[in-house]
Amino acid sequence: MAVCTVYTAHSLNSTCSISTPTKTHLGFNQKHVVLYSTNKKTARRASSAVITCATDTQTVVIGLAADSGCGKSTFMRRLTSVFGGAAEPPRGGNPDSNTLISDTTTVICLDDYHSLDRTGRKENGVTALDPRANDFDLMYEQVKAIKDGVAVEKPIYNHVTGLLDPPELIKPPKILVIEGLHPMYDQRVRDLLDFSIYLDISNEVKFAWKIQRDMAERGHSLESIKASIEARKPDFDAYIDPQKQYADAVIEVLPTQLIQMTMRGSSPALTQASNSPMGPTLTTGHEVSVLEMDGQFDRLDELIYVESHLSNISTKFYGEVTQQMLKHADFPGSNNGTGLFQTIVGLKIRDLFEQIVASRAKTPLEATKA
Ligand SMILES: Nc1ncnc2c1ncn2[C@@H]1O[C@H](COP(=O)(O)OP(=O)(O)OP(=O)(O)O)[C@@H](O)[C@H]1O
Ligand SMILES: O=C(CO)[C@H](O)[C@H](O)COP(=O)(O)O
Repeated sequence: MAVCTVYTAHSLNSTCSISTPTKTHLGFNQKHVVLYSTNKKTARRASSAVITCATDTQTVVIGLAADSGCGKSTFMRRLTSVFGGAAEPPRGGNPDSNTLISDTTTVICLDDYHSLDRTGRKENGVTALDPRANDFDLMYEQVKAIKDGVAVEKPIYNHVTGLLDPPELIKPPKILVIEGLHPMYDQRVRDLLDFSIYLDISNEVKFAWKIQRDMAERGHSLESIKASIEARKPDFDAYIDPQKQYADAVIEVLPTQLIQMTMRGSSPALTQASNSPMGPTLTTGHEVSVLEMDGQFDRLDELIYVESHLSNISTKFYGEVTQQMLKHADFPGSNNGTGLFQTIVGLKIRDLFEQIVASRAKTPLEATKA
């Protein structure tokens, strides 16, 4: 079992309070909403994009950062499900595409912006985590174009061959998720994000998850997994981990019996949390509020008891969190806080998306000025 923590940035003015047997209140406010670009060059490109734009407004862009094997795919499946669909690779496209598309969301993997293929990295003695192995200019241009409603031809990094494949067409979705190693590394890309998440998985937990997957599914030896984690560590510490300072939500998983959820944004009510008899406890830090959950759910349907003690979790009906968790009982982390907090963050992203759409609908004239 692992400690799981969720932080939300103080810039969101988050609130979190608990005074069990009353309710835990989880609040996220949107960071910023860009209605339209005032940049004339971009505006021209955007005007030709009206045809390809999947929504009547700008694409909402979500960033999900984590090291390899830290649960990004699992989180993405939960998030897509919250929007009511299942994500699939592009139809008729490259079978090794890393992209996943559903009715509402398109998830692109930032590995596709590797500028050096596997051989190139080896020859240059750099890892994929090193910014020099990635094309941030192209990443920025393409994410910006999609956000402005313009379809792009995005490269594909083929994890099977280790080569860069011919590009694939990405049309602007309602929600674009950019997931991978560096969604918050480059300030230009970071500034395009409407919401960002960092999956902060401790080395011990990462190791356990990777062993189970890479030995069982990918035929790697224990020694090679250990060696790979060790070899990546300096670059992970230098380039990946620092991104959590920019994240609106951080889900932290530590190797103890405790599951923990932390939210940035201080709230006096948090101090009452330690009285909670139901397991979750809250502590406060510097502009950080923390919700912790201990142990695992032996019976998933009993999660409704925990859910009944939470408020403002952006559900559309009573029991929605429990329903989502039951729906995906086979996903990793479904019997502990990792799955629970991923689901709650997914619901918050849906809420944010609906807020953004509603705020744009109120100002249609302004939105078309660009
Ligand atoms: N909450 C969890 N609890 C236990 N195991 C988990 C959890 N989340 C993910 N895992 C395990 O960790 C491994 C990696 O998960 P996943 O494929 O979702 O990560 P990823 O970040 O998308 O990986 P990659 O970038 O390497 O494709 C899988 O074997 C999965 O079963
Ligand atoms: O960190 C990674 C993905 O998040 C990979 O290591 C990186 O993309 C290189 O891929 P491969 O090992 O298949 O060449």
